[in-house]
Amino acid sequence: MSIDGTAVNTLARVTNVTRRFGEVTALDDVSLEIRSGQIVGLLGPNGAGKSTLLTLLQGLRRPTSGTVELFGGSPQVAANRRLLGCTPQATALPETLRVGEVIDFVGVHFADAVPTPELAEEFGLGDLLRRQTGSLSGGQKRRLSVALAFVGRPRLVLLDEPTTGLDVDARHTLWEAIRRQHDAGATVVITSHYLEEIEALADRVVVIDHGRVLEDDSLATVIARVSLRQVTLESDRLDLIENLPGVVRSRVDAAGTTFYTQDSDALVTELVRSGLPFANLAVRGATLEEAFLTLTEKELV
Ligand SMILES: Nc1ncnc2c1ncn2[C@@H]1O[C@H](COP(=O)(O)OP(=O)(O)OP(=O)(O)O)[C@@H](O)[C@H]1O
Repeated sequence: MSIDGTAVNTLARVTNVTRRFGEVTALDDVSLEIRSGQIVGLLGPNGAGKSTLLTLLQGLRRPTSGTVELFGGSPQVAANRRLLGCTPQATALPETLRVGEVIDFVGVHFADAVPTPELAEEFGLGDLLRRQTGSLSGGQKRRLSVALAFVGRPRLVLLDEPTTGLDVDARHTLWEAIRRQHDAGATVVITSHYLEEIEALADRVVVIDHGRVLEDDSLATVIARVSLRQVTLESDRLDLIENLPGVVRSRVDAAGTTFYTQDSDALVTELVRSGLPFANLAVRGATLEEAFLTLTEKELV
């Protein structure tokens, strides 16, 4: 199998991987494949094992048991990491170097690096090339860190919480850049605490909790599988509506009170049959956030 060949469809493969840190089992018998062309969203609560999985794929750590393959070989062999780009969770940039110098410095390690002005423009850093990185805002530093993952025209990019701490505009700018890089051929694995980020970017979702893969499917399938529907309404007898059969959970916000249920038709039928007063009824499907809660709340799985 050639690491350059377009015939290689599986870019990375994790097989029955367990990784322990002393008493803690960070990954517990995890198996998954990263195939060319995807944007894979890795979702899970704090401490679920997402970063550990990325460090194994980067060859920074070895599994306690099981195997990790990158481009058909070991991620610990430098040649196999040539087509891998990464942005770690923490941004660490040499404070006195200018933005352009940092991009140049990383670029010289690659035979066909993206020219510095082109990369800077792509990530909205064009006007900052002569600025020392120490003077950049948090959002600008984050954009630079993500940009650096793409310098070497990688086939696979691992982004660990790339937009944490960014405001909405900065996040959207980065999403657009990541999407363009994906359209240009990069396969992307992204971890995030922002469910809307995974929903906006990913076509495949892997949900991890306590080191185990709970779900691994297309975004639409993961949402459909838990298929919670939302029934939003106003009423002065919410206490009684809450107890109708089929209500899984409720939430109150400006739009009214929302009841979550597997079967909204049955709940609305029950509601009408009960004769309880209600107004402004609206029914809609689950968002990824609700799907995720359902998957990680054990009593609901
Ligand atoms: N170097 C380490 N030494 C000891 N325990 C570790 C180490 N790295 C990770 N762990 C533990 O392994 C588990 C998984 O951690 P990991 O960082 O992979 O989770 P995560 O899903 O990336 O979390 P977060 O979303 O908070 O970044 C946690 O219990 C964590 O405390």
